[in-house]
Amino acid sequence: MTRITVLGAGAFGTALAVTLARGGASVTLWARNPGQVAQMQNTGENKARLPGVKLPINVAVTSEISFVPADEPVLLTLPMQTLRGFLSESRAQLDGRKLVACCKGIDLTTLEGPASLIARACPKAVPAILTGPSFAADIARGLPTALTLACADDAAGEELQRRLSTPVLRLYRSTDVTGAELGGALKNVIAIAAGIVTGSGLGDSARAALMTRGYAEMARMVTELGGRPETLAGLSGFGDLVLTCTSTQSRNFRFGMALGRGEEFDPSVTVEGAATARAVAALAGKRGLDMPITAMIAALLDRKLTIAEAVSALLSRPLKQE
Ligand SMILES: NC(=O)C1=CN([C@@H]2O[C@H](COP(=O)(O)OP(=O)(O)OC[C@H]3O[C@@H](n4cnc5c(N)ncnc54)[C@H](O)[C@@H]3O)[C@@H](O)[C@H]2O)C=CC1
Ligand SMILES: O=C(CO)COP(=O)(O)O
Repeated sequence: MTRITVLGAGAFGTALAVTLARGGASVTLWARNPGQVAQMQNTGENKARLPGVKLPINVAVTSEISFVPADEPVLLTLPMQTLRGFLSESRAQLDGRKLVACCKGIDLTTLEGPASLIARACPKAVPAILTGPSFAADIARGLPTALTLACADDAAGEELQRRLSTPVLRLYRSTDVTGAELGGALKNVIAIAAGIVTGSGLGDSARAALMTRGYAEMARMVTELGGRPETLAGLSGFGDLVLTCTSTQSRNFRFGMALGRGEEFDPSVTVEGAATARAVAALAGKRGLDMPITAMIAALLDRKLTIAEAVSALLSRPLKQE
């Protein structure tokens, strides 16, 4: 039987633990907060992040990362901006393992994605990325989902693909870790922008234009960093961009809608695209890349311009070839 460790008991970690356990794996789900662990053990449910979903009996919840089996998959389901600190604290338990990052974003301090953070903190680990269009609530309901599993070592990737696929969770394999992780990170920024367009009442046509031009600037960054454009055309890029820019289930999209309407947004909700917009704008600046939508979102979040000014700046750029 496959034994899977899931580190991070937010909505996504809990949903993956549930679906993998339903698929027959023995799952250990770790949360840092002993109070949350006790609540989950007592109620058989993660009431804080995934209410209404029962944890199967083959999910063991713990606040101790003691023994992590060497050959079994370890999923990292923490928010992106906490990953670097977590890896450095836990390297003794994690080095040498198959570490599958499920978080979407770019680290604000190092301007790196999850695979590079893993490689630096745990040099003997096999880094992999699990990403693509998937809301935790959909996965937890057992709805069909298809994701990308990217690992530079294709043999290790194939084994991970086999162990992490279930009858309703279909994984496609790739060796393009850079392309896969960038798709998941960059689409969140464009989803905030799409939410702003919707919340400000700019219309569906404007949103489609924004998604398309957003995709063009995502492709520029992927190519610059050595990822493959065809990866971006798959689940991890195009697939997740479409999902996140068109569904109010997306927190990034809802955050953008609130901005567009001039409403407050609950600061305790995880919105990965906000930090990632700033990180990507900094990276694009360093590399001399033209990423106007990302730059506008970063400037808006830092209150350097208004939505009206951002729209006007985007529309008044020099006319160019598509
Ligand atoms: N929720 C979803 O539908 C999906 C989420 N993801 C990605 O999964 C990652 C996690 O997101 P969610 O589970 O939705 O977040 P969440 O907001 O539901 O939960 C985050 C969890 O991380 C915990 N946490 C925060 N800082 C921590 C630290 N330093 N150490 C340990 N635990 C810490 C929190 O206590 C909380 O339980 C994000 O990168 C997100 O983009 C990916 C696909 C779908
Ligand atoms: O990444 C996701 C869907 O694939 C989840 O999107 P949000 O983080 O915007 O809710």
